[in-house]
Amino acid sequence: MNSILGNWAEKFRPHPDGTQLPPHHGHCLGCGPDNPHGHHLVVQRRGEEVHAVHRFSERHMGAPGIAHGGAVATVLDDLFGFLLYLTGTPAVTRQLEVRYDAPVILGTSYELAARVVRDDGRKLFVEAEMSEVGGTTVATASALFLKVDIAHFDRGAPPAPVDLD
Ligand SMILES: CCCCCCCCCCCC(=O)SCCNC(=O)CCNC(=O)[C@H](O)C(C)(C)COP(=O)(O)OP(=O)(O)OC[C@H]1O[C@@H](n2cnc3c(N)ncnc32)[C@H](O)[C@@H]1OP(=O)(O)O
Repeated sequence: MNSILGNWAEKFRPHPDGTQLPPHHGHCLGCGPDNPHGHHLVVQRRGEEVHAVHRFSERHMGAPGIAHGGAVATVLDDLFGFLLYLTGTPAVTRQLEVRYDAPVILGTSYELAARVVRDDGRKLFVEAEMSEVGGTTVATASALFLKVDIAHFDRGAPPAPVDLD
């Protein structure tokens, strides 16, 4: 098993309500603390939802001062990946749809929440939104995740040291 996956079984143990959930792995683009280009998303379980507060930086710029739509999609997709700790099964994104309701401003904090809306065999239907703190929704997302065996992730090489400018 690729060492980057670490102790994956431990990650899929039940996580109590209110606790911070573990990153998928250290180099994950969404949540890995060791990825210098990543979003470093920090996610908590709240009941049957996962929540985060996130701020995009200059590294994620699309239009001047505004987050790139792909960066917003990355964060929403990765947030969905934390629901897997609640369902207890590894899964991957099969389809992702994002609705951009308003510009996401760099340096501004946004609240994110995601939940499973239907768990149907291998299929997990999920939805999320990103909102100004205590205010207007700026993006919503829905996705289909398909449950996979952990061996699905055991294909790529572990990260080698690279020159990341
Ligand atoms: C330690 C940490 C680790 C865990 C780490 C977790 C990290 C999470 C990070 C965030 C998420 C990601 O970035 S994930 C990375 C991005 N995603 C990927 O790389 C996935 C690439 N795609 C694939 O590998 C494959 O397509 C799979 C595994 C997703 C599916 O392949 P498959 O197993 O052959 O399944 P397939 O036959 O296509 O579909 C299965 C069933 O779903 C239905 N289905 C398929 N598409 C749709 C659709 N759009 N809408 C409705 N239904 C659909 C099919 O009809 C079928 O239904 P029926 O006939 O059975 O009824």
